[in-house]
This record gives sequence, structure tokens and C-alpha cells, in this order.
Amino acid sequence: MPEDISERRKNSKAVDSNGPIEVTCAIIEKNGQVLAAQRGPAMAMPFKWEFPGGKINPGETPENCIIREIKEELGVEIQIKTMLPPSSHSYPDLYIRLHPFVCRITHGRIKPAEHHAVQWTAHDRLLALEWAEADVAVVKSYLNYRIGKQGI
Ligand SMILES: Nc1nc2c([nH]c(=O)n2[C@H]2C[C@H](O)[C@@H](COP(=O)(O)OP(=O)(O)OP(=O)(O)O)O2)c(=O)[nH]1
Repeated sequence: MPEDISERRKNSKAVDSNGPIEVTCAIIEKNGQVLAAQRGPAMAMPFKWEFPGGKINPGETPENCIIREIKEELGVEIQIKTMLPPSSHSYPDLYIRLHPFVCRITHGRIKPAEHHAVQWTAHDRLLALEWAEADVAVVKSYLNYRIGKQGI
């Protein structure tokens, strides 16, 4: 087998056997809009849009993770309204499972500590943003959830 293919097999096996990296993200709602966050130039996937959040620490619940991450990244406290089904995605070098939480802000003013920009976005504008690949399924799942609630 040519060396590059065998290397690729080895790498993909390593990714599979380790399982996905578990990541939480917050779909923060306010007045019929949702907060989208833009990754910075020095991050992986520069300038792509995502939902704020991050990796679950060992021993941490997804709920505690999202509350911690939002405090760290945006400086606000949130209340979880509901969670949407987890969504897995394989990037060429990264296999993640996103756990989306629909939330609202209970205390504080947003001060982005890590993102290039944040933007309140109307539901009908969400799909126009250039999302990190894994988030497209999350946005669609959220829009279906809103349709189900007839609140869109
Ligand atoms: N927080 C967040 N991460 C996302 C989303 N979509 C998506 O593909 N990701 C990826 C980007 C990162 O590789 C990983 C989240 O980890 P993180 O937020 O703790 O990591 P990070 O970008 O600061 O990067 P690093 O720690 O890997 O250097 O999941 C999303 O909507 N929110």
C-alpha cells in the first residue's frame, strides 16, 4: 500500500478509536434573534461563525460546561431552556460532537473575550452566515425546533 494511504488509515483509525471530542454550544435567544459568534483570525477555521461554547472537561456535565464557557467567553450568566439533539461532524483532522443548548441571558452584558465579533441574528438570516461546517446541521435543527414551537 502506498505510504500516504497507509498513513491516512492509521490516522483515521486513531481518530475513530478515541471517539469524538465533546463540545457544547449555546444558542442564545433574545427578542426573536440568536447570538452568532465569529472565530478570530488566529483560531482554527478563521472568521467562521459558530455558537459560543467549548470542550467538555473531564468529569464535567454538558450543562455545567456550557454555563462555564459562556461566562468565560461572553461574561454573562445564562439559563438553559432546552437542549437539542447532539450533532457529530468529522473535519479532516477533528471529530467532534456538538451538544447544542437553547438558552437565555439572565445576568450581565455581553463582552466577548475570545471572539472576533458577535452578532444578534434574525432566524431568517441565520443560514446566510458562513458557519463552521459542524454548525450547519445545528442551525437547521434549531430552525426546525422553532418551527415546531410555531414561534418563528
Ligand atoms: N465552541 C464551539 N466550537 C465549535 C463549534 N463548531 C465547531 O466546529 N466547533 C469546534 C471548534 C473547536 O475545534 C472545537 C471547540 O473547542 P474550543 O472552543 O474549546 O476550542 P478552540 O476553538 O478554542 O480551539 P482549541 O482549544 O482546540 O485550540 O469545536 C461551535 O459552534 N462552538
